[in-house]
Amino acid sequence: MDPWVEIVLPRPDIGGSVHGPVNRARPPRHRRSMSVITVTRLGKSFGRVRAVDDLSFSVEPGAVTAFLGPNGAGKTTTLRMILGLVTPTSGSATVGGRPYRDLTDPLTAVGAVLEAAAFHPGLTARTHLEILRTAAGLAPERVDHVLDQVDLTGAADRRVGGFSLGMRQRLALATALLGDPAVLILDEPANGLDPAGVHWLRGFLRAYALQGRTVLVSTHALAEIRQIADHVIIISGGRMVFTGPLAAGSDLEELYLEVTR
Ligand SMILES: Nc1ncnc2c1ncn2[C@@H]1O[C@H](COP(=O)(O)OP(=O)(O)OP(=O)(O)O)[C@@H](O)[C@H]1O
Repeated sequence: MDPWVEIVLPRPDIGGSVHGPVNRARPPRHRRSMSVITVTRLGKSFGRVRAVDDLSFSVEPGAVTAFLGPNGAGKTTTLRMILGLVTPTSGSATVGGRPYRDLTDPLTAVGAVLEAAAFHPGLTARTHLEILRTAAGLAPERVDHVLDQVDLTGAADRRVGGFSLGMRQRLALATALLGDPAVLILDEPANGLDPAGVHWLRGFLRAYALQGRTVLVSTHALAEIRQIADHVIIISGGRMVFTGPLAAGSDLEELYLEVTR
């Protein structure tokens, strides 16, 4: 069966179990061995604030991993360290065995959507993507492809300055997808999306993981992520408080409240 068909169909296990038949599909082997995020004893201090404290985890391919924690827990700081945007005070973070900054082809290795994505307001969505595509030496058809993936084709030639929050979020996702990356790292990706957009995003991320790719999503939307996550990492005060698979029928909100109390 074409794996793409599977995403558009509702998962048989939505509404309780996260380990239904679709979830158990084995991703292609070549992807499984390549794309993995490893965080080892990672730490970051901003002056006297210990934002991330001796954090270790790994993110496996072929799954959606939810990265959760209260406000100020250190999620964004951790993601920024994985992406080489913040220098760790201690420890390391690698993607496919290498620090992000050492990746030879970062755009095809990792796509990321971080909070407050900034775009030049005078550029159209298409021009924004075209500039990045050209710089990265990607195939010309990638721009139309990602615009179509995020349902922005109709607004492609409008200036980004006039975009709504949800449209900006879609453009941020299109930007992340430009290199058809093996790893997706997303910080609150549903921000500003309308209900149809959130529904689409769930299916999209599920399908991405089913292709054997790695999906790491930081979010506060527990009910949403509960429907698609295979694995959960919860941090609090910069430290790991829970990591493990989501058991069938388990209550994520209850677990979250218990471990972050
Ligand atoms: N550039 C910075 N300078 C100083 N302190 C910072 C900086 N970035 C983050 N912090 C602090 O580090 C801690 C962790 O912040 P971080 O943004 O990583 O948390 P978070 O889990 O993403 O929170 P939220 O869910 O609210 O987005 C907070 O106390 C925050 O104030």
